[in-house]
Amino acid sequence: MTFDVQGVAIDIDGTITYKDRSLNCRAVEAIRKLKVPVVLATGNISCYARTTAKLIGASDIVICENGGVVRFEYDGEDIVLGDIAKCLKAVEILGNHFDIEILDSEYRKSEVCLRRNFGLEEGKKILKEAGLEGVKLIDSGFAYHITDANVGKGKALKYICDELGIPVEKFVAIGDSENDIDLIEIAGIGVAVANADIKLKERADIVVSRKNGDGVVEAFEFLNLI
Ligand SMILES: O=C(O)COP(=O)(O)O
Ligand SMILES: [Mg+2]
Repeated sequence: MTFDVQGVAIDIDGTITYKDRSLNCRAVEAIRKLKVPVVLATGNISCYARTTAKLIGASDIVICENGGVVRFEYDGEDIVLGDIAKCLKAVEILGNHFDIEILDSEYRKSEVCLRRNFGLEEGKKILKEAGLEGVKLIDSGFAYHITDANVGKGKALKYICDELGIPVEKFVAIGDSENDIDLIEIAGIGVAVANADIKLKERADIVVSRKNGDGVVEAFEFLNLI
């Protein structure tokens, strides 16, 4: 397949990592062969995304906290796009119903991350019934995230593309979970790896046959990027 690809946005957990979050080294080698910028797009925090990008040889431009934070330079500043106040209100409500566990709160600037120890659908229902609007409760497959509804990995990619002067349709995006839906939708070509959530596969342009990082390599080969 030939397509004028000018950038690749890739999710981290479940896409270039396995279920235990260890890296697939074949995906890393393939990323290093790419001739276009690679933007990591994760639900994780800025320092984690930046370090991962540096170690694997991706660009310094990262999307973190599910699009609530973007960063252009390793030594630059985090740009906060999401409103954490709304998310904290949602956490308070959920805390009245479940024994919630907040993860890495000292580092999060735009959203709240929770352990996956309660029913997601039940949580969504509670927030809806409480009339709390403007936040979304999403499952990355690794953690739950309460994120400002105005942000997303896809919107963050558009923000980055506008800054760089690259049309977002020239990006290929690859992911595995619900938190990658708007990312693969906004990119010109959206790819779901074989282990991806069904909701993501339904919206993908391409569903590769291999899982995790091997699926990333398969997508690069299919798109003639390596
Ligand atoms: O932080 C998480 O929950 C996992 O994030 P990712 O799959 O978006 O990289
Ligand atoms: Mg993921």
